[in-house]
Amino acid sequence: MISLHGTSFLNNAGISGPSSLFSYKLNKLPPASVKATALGPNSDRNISVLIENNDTLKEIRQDGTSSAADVDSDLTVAGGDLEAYNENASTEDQLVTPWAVSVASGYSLLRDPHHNKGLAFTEKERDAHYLRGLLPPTVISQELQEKKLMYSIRKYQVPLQKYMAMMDLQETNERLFYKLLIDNVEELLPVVYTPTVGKACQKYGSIFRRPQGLFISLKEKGKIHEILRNWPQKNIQVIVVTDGERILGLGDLGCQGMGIPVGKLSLYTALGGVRPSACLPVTIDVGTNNEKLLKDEFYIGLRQRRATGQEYAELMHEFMTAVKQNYGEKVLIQFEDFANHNAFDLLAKYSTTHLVFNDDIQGTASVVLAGLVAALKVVGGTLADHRFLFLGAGEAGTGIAELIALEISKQTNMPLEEARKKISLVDSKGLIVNSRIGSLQHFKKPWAHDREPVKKLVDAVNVIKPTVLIGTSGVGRTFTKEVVEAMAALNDKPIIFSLSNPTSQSECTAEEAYKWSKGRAIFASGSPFDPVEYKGRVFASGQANNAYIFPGFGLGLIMSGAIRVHDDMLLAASEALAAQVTQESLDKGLIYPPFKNIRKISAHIAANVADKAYELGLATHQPRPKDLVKYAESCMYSPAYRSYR
Ligand SMILES: NC(=O)C1=CN([C@@H]2O[C@H](COP(=O)(O)OP(=O)(O)OC[C@H]3O[C@@H](n4cnc5c(N)ncnc54)[C@H](OP(=O)(O)O)[C@@H]3O)[C@@H](O)[C@H]2O)C=CC1
Ligand SMILES: CC(=O)C(=O)O
Ligand SMILES: [Mg+2]
Repeated sequence: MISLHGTSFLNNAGISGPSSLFSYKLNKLPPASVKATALGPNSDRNISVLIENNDTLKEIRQDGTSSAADVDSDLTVAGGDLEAYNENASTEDQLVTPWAVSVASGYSLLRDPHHNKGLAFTEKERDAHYLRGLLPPTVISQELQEKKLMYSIRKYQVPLQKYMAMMDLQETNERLFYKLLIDNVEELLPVVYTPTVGKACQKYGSIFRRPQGLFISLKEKGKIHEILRNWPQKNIQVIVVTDGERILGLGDLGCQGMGIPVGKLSLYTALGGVRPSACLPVTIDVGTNNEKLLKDEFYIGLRQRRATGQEYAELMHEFMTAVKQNYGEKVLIQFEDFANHNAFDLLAKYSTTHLVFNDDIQGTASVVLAGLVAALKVVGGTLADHRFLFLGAGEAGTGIAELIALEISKQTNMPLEEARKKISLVDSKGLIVNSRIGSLQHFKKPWAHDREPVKKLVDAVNVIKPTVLIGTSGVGRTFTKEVVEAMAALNDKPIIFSLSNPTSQSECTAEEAYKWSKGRAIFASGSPFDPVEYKGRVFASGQANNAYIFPGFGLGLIMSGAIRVHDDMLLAASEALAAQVTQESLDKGLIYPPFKNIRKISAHIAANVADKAYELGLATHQPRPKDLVKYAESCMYSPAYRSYR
């Protein structure tokens, strides 16, 4: 017997058995907590008592696969072992130790999401691992399991139900979860990612079952190094971290933003092939300024307004330092959905000491540049021949603008400052112009051109006469009929990106873009839209989402052992993605390749990124593999079940 700690304890509290192999569990626990005891094996009853003694865990169980009534009925059978442990209800205010039997087989194996195969355990495995009687007699293949699950997921009408079914699967049978996601990526991406993940974050407090990822709050200040050690996996390669302040275009969702790192890391595995055990989702909880959440009795985060200034910076610094101490120089830290007043500073501060990447600033830039390069094959001209107008001058907007300017400057040898003049941005106060320079945030200043102030987007369109219009405002329906018509009046084939997520925040819908431009727009959006029929023609639009980039980008960094991210790697990723767009796709108006080929696409992105890392002397994995695409493919995680001896 050993005592239950950390995630094993939580897995058990969620009605599951111990989560992992015995040897692994011994490795995970600090030596002092591994104790031998002659007590009886009826550990589940004991766990029930522990649940009763721990409010958080009680809630998990009540919300999870078992009900409060189950907990109570477990308690009514108290006696026997429970008496022996002295842990029954009459002693409930005494401290107890979370004892449980931890074995690699039988009931525990079925409840270990990393090793569970459900009905796919073979006859031999059922004999060897004490599974007889714990499963119905039939043995089925992983393919049949997949078919059955897809059938039941498709029956749900509400996307959030599909999301919850997928999360349940991830928590019970990880390989099957990834098999479904990889094989049905176009269908399930909108379920585990935008737009549904946005809804999930908004409702996280009430749909919360088992905690996923690592929550680091202000309460953990001074202890982050130890807290990272509570995470069961030691060989972490990618961390996606958020502080929940700008979740998609939905604003401050505080601690409930955890859905985003969890979702992004699922894509790291499904789309980029990074092992799930090497991925760590983290939410830094410094409070929330969302009044609704602060008043919500089911809110799961710190019930206080956001810490700022030194208090915020110190917690983040402790986290960044602890990550490097725990996982070394080569762990990739992806910043996700931070508000822009922190995002740019964090990226600048840590880009010289850590392997950091801001997905919203850099990943988005890379994906949009790729889409533009592909669109130019339809529209004609070089990047430098075009004029770009953005609605939204935050992380995504200025990040994209800067990468476009960098690429123009590289292609033409034009100074960067000159290239920037081809790009204009509108924020909530209107066009960014020189006369506003004194009050602009630092990341907007390079975009303050010598122009007259303009308040409305449609007026900016008419003044600037852009060939490309990009929405990164986080505000839905801001590309009005007037705006799209103005773009269509100026251009034979106006290029329009509505990047804001989720769907509710998209600057316009695909239908609006095609209808108002009379079928002439080249359109892509951050969240997916179904194909649209206009005047007897079907228009399919691309999904301009950083999900095309970050999984392959991260894989490229990992496989080359890169120690820093460089802008040229973003250009390399972009180039690889654009190269995957076929003439057949372009003919259909698609400026991105289909997601069903994403693993191949990610391998090409990874190879280009790794190649750049070697070229720049930033790669530590030596010698450089000869064929980087093949190497990337060979590194990718497969969700097929492993055979157990
Ligand atoms: N498709 C993709 O891959 C990605 C999409 N996004 C989406 O982009 C959106 C913005 O993200 P991000 O750049 O990080 O957010 P930021 O908060 O950094 O930037 C938002 C910008 O929009 C401006 N804005 C807000 N309301 C209006 C309005 N009514 N009219 C004009 N401008 C307005 C803000 O102006 P001000 O500065 O004056 O406040 C700010 O400049 C989100 O919806 C996000 O989901 C983000 C990353 C990737
Ligand atoms: C896609 C993404 O990263 C966002 O909307 O924030
Ligand atoms: Mg994001």
